[in-house]
Amino acid sequence: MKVTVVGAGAVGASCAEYIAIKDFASEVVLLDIKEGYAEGKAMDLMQTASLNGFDTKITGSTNDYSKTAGSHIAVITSGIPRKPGMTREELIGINAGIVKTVSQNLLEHSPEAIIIVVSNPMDTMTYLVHKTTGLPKNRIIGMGGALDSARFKYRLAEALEAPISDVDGMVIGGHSDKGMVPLIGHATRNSVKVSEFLNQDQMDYVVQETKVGGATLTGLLGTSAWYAPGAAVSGLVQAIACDQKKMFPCSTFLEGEYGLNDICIGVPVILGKNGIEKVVEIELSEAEKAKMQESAEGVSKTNGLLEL
Ligand SMILES: NC(=O)C1=CN([C@@H]2O[C@H](COP(=O)(O)OP(=O)(O)OC[C@H]3O[C@@H](n4cnc5c(N)ncnc54)[C@H](O)[C@@H]3O)[C@@H](O)[C@H]2O)C=CC1
Ligand SMILES: O=C([O-])CC(=O)C(=O)O
Repeated sequence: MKVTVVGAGAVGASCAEYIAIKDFASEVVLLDIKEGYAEGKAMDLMQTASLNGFDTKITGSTNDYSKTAGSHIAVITSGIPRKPGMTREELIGINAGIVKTVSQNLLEHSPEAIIIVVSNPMDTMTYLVHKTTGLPKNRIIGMGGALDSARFKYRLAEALEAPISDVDGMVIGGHSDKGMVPLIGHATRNSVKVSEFLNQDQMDYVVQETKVGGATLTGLLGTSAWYAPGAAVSGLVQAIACDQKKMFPCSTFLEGEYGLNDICIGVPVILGKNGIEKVVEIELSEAEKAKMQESAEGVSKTNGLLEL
């Protein structure tokens, strides 16, 4: 199983590291436009192999896509991250051009690849790949909800004063500060709804902190986060590579599901060897449906800025 990760920056390198540590892929190719950068990251990561006990071979390439040929899965993390005070949507101007070119280059050498889009604004970049590559929709996956759900569980565990392994929860909707829809009404601690343990103020706090999770970290770090994003991507890659049929919220092209059309937005999907094998339609409350609709309007507005 060969995996390419385009962009050897913070998220790309973290993602390559987690994939290698989980030791399910035979090869990871890191590719970056910056001369020598991907080769350097790959060499540094390979020097952790004997320490961390993995056999995955990691190589680097400076913009030479022939090295990525025959990849089963390709992850796009190339592009600029936001700085404190910015929204993800503000990155569209530079990142759209990068994501379009990178996806075309990838497919030229790996026509069968499943593409995972990470670059922001992620739902719109996923839609861009959908509109410009002509790939079937099961092979284009946007990563956002897996990360947002991990942050939701972190905040839930904090509020519940419980270990994270006790809690479960999911975030759907757009991967944006305003558009995320943390499904607090469905969140549980050992199958018991969290509303049994938390009052409304506590639940509102968890929801709000989850939605601005990326912005909070950007404020602290001066650039956006990478450990949890990298781990979230590695989870999606593993589900596909190992045909796990796991459920994650991912951005996918919708054709009527959740009452939405012509949009890529986060909904629960089943990931297996064919990429997105199923969109799972769960029952939402009227309030959740309204939030999902509002989120979709935000994503569509950003999509409208694309030059397609
Ligand atoms: N969907 C999500 O949940 C998340 C998305 N992101 C997004 O991921 C992207 C990357 O973030 P970081 O890794 O922190 O940024 P970074 O700046 O550390 O790394 C980006 C890398 O992309 C490379 N690059 C730029 N243009 C390229 C091209 N045409 N071909 C190949 N490589 C190219 C740069 O040289 C750089 O090394 C950003 O857009 C960020 O907003 C970040 C975290 C989570
Ligand atoms: O916050 C950002 O800009 C990066 C990102 O998408 C995240 O960490 O959720």
